[in-house]
Amino acid sequence: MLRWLTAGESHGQQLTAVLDGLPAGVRVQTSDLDLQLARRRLGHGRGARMSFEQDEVTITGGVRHGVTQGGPIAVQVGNTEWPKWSTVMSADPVEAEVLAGQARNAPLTRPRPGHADLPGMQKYGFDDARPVLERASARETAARVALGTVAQAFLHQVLGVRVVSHVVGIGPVVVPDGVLPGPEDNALLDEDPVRCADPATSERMTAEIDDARRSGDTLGGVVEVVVHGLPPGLGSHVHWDRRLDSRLAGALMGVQSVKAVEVGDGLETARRRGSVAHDEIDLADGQLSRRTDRAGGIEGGMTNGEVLRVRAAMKPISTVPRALATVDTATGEAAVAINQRSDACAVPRGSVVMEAMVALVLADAVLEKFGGDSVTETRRNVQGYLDALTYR
Ligand SMILES: Cc1cc2nc3c(=O)[nH]c(=O)nc-3n(C[C@H](O)[C@H](O)[C@H](O)COP(=O)(O)O)c2cc1C
Ligand SMILES: C=C(O[C@@H]1CC(C(=O)O)=C[C@@H](OP(=O)(O)O)[C@H]1O)C(=O)O
Repeated sequence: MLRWLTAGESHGQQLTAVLDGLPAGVRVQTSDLDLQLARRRLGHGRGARMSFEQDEVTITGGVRHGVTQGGPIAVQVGNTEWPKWSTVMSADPVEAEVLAGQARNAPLTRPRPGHADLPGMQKYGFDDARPVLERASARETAARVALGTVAQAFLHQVLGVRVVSHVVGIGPVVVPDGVLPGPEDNALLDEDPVRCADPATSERMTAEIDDARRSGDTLGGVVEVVVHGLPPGLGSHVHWDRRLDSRLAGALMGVQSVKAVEVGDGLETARRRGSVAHDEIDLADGQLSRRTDRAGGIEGGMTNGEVLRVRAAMKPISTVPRALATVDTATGEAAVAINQRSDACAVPRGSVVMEAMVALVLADAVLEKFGGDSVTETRRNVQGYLDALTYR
């Protein structure tokens, strides 16, 4: 079983992440994590903080000389902004007079509609949104991407699996049907300002973000994660929480701002008749194939050997410059919501986070099916299973 956990605040000293249960022998090094974390900072619509803050990655456990050792893998992602926040976010008590001199410590009492501020203040009994937004912040997704990099390395080295993500919608602008990037498109997608695989749509998405920003507004959108090279039989039909679709949906819904998840053609499938909703099966030369991939590679909660496709819809950023109506919780009076700086659209960045979440779920499903304490053993188990499959 793969277990993972993150800790740390948006303006804290660092994020800490631990991944437990991965076999020994996965080749991964700091530069791999750096690369993925840099991808998470890309994208038109990102906020100012993305340009001046760096992610300082250190692998502090579980990896030796570029190879996992079988123990928990520990990673820290330092916030280079920390010196400015070390008093306000200090773990240890700070003199009241020292804190009083810190403008950054002023209580945030105008909760943003759509952010975690108000329900978090109510739930945890805070009269300041600071402690809520510090942990609710998607800064934490840097830690997930770090762990997702390790999971992707495992999937690739054991099964040759490749994970790709692309943006299929920003606000009302959506890609035409049938756009499906392959692993070879990853570099081009990284270069595109909105991670869109269709150049004409990319231009319209970029213009839409500019337009929203100009009018003091924000945007959400939809990303699709596409996984090539999965064998049939990951996940299971036998119980709700063993279904792969259920696990993917939970993981993606667990990303800040995600409001809907779709597997394959999901919503469109519900509008189709059965005769045109499913993926008909052919057999030629002992090889199974499907005429379509409407199911997105999952049937009965299991992979079916086709390309896996899963989408996540992100709501617009809730720190809206054209500030939204709220109530000042200190005075009970009508006010406008907190709005300092923010991403205008985080969908291209979110796309890289979704890759990480999908990779973590799939790595767990691979270990559940094939086990193994070393990559060699997992590979041997995979090969034994593939050799025994009735049809490939
Ligand atoms: C990659 C990424 C970046 C985000 N950047 C911001 C941001 O700059 N400002 C903001 O208000 N919300 C941002 N969000 C969304 C908030 O984190 C999210 O709305 C908040 O945690 C409340 O959770 P909920 O949207 O799931 O209800 C971002 C989300 C993601 C995935
Ligand atoms: C710092 C990151 O994302 C942050 C996520 C975030 C939010 O509310 O989720 C709000 C913004 O932070 P701030 O309010 O300090 O400008 C983003 O920059 C990051 O992704 O590394």
